Amino acid sequence: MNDILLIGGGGHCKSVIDTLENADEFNIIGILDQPEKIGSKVNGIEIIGIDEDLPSYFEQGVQYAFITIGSVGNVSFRKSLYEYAKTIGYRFPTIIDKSAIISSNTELHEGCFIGKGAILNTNVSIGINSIINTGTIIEHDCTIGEFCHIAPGSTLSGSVQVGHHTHIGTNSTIIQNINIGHNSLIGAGSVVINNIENHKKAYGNPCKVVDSH
Ligand SMILES: CC(=O)SCCNC(=O)CCNC(=O)[C@H](O)C(C)(C)COP(=O)(O)OP(=O)(O)OC[C@H]1O[C@@H](n2cnc3c(N)ncnc32)[C@H](O)[C@@H]1OP(=O)(O)O
Repeated sequence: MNDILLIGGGGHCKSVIDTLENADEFNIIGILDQPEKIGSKVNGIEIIGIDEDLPSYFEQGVQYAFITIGSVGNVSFRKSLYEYAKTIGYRFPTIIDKSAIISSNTELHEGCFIGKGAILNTNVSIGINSIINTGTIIEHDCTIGEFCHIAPGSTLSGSVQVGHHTHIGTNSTIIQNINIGHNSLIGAGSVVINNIENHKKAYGNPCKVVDSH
């Protein structure tokens, strides 16, 4: 088994640990977080250092890392940590919970997390470092950009396009052929029936743009 380092010890980290521990693919050597948290544990896994320790663990032979910080609408921290770790040379696996159902011709890019019970139908593409959270349904021919978070229980109907860095709130429903832009935030429980442009905050049923984001 390859060693892996987790970056960020919050709630999302617990989900990733649970999935990894049920998979027997990686040996989690520890978590990096804030200095004051060193020595404490997340789901039994110790916080062993801070982000600045990434080069030293790489020199010690750890090749794999995973960003375990969640996000609701602001991915800049997740993204900067990913880019920093990539510069050092870390590799980012795709982590898929064993309960997820994924079509064989789905394209998953590095660093994605596919949570419990998610269903990804045929011809789906998920960009790097995106989170497809618990119980989400991504229907045929959908494309999800980089660093997105499709929050638990959402349903994306056929041929939906989601731009980079966009958050789809918990339990949202998006009808077929909708385009949602980059850096947008869709509130929880939204029913999206019209395209949403880049950099918009939108929510409700029907989902309406309420602000820039
Ligand atoms: C495993 C996990 O936990 S992953 C985490 C997943 N979490 C999510 O997806 C949460 C997504 N976040 C939301 O839906 C939030 O409510 C946000 C981001 C839309 C809030 O946006 P804000 O602009 O900060 O809204 P704020 O809380 O100030 O509320 C403003 C108004 O919008 C309403 N509102 C807020 N969110 C929603 C929503 N999702 N749907 C409908 N109305 C909403 C509020 O009721 C309020 O109405 P009022 O002015 O009549 O009182």
